[in-house]
Amino acid sequence: MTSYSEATLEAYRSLATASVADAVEQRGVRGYLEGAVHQVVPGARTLAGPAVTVREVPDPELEPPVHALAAIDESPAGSVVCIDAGAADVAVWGGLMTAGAVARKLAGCVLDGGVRDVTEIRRDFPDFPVYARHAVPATTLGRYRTVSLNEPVVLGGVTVRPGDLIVADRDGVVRVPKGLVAEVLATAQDIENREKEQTALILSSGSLRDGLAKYNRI
Ligand SMILES: O=C([O-])CC(=O)C(=O)O
Ligand SMILES: [Mg+2]
Repeated sequence: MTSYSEATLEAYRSLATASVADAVEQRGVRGYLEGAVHQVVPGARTLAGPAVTVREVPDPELEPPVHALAAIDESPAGSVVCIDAGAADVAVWGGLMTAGAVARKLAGCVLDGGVRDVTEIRRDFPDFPVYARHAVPATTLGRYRTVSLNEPVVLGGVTVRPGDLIVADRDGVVRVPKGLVAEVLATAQDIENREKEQTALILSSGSLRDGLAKYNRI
């Protein structure tokens, strides 16, 4: 299973997802997930960690979400559980799963589907970040079942492979392909350094256009 150095993860946590998304796109690849996959529980800080991936499909059979349970109990600390349920209007995550993820020291979850028990999660596990398409009280049982663990999935329109780096904050979620993690970090840091300079130029010149002129772009 892919892991990243704490220095790399810490550097990503200090960046805005906007910078990371732009840096991924400079490699000709889309990084950002659809905005509908948004922050439901903020967690302690920006989420950054390697993806473990689960897929769920509609199925009326009553079966526990075995691949999701395995993802929680068997993934290394710091993993981000990513569940592709095809935008399902059911809760593929809830309070008990959060307790399991916290017990296993996982970093957070990203769900292309719903989450429930949001009040309990915010109350009992406020440091655990949850990103989801929506909140909904409906159980998956008898409606969806899990079909794969650590196979490529699609989340918010973006293919996520196991080990890809997931970065998420209030703006949303970005996937950094695992082969691009070092170079995207360097580019995103350059973007933020440039933006700090632009901000200073805007304030000192008293003009947005004058502040942007040096780099001729937002
Ligand atoms: O039922 C589920 O799959 C999710 C849930 O409510 C929990 O984890 O507490
Ligand atoms: Mg529950």
